[in-house]
Amino acid sequence: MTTPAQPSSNLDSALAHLANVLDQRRDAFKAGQTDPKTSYTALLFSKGDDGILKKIGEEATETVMAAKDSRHANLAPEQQQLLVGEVADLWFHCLVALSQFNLRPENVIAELERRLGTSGIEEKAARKAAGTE
Ligand SMILES: N=c1c2ncn([C@@H]3O[C@H](COP(=O)(O)OP(=O)(O)OP(=O)(O)O)[C@@H](O)[C@H]3O)c2ncn1[C@@H]1O[C@H](COP(=O)(O)O)[C@@H](O)[C@H]1O
Repeated sequence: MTTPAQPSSNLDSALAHLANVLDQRRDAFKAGQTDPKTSYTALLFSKGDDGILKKIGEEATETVMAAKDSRHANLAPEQQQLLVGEVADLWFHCLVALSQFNLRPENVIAELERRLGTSGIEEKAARKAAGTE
């Protein structure tokens, strides 16, 4: 990337702001007040669960391919920027899915915060011991 990303102090609020827009689009679509011809998110909501979830699969695959391209290009700035764009598409479609299922990014952030300090190795071992794996 040409300019290194700075640590963001407003990551939560950026995600919350976008989620508010998506929830508004979802509700307006349900009320017949948003046209899928003029709103991409309304178009996604019009496709329902399957259409939204299919896009997550596509964007995840595109992210993997962009990451591989970036590695092959020795993390060249233009490839890094393409990877960032794909991850943004993936995050955006995940946020649409959260809205579709009446969830919020705050739920995901709370779960990540709950996990802070717990090693994934330790957590997996605990699940095995409890027989829940
Ligand atoms: N952040 C985004 C955002 N990120 C990605 N996208 C769209 O997601 C799509 C990405 O899918 P693809 O790469 O597959 O693009 P595509 O080729 O057009 O799609 P396919 O034909 O392959 O299905 C593109 O159409 C992008 O424009 C987004 N669309 C909207 N937003 C946000 O959502 C808000 C509301 O959007 P509208 O509802 O469209 O007004 C906007 O103001 C933005 O803040």
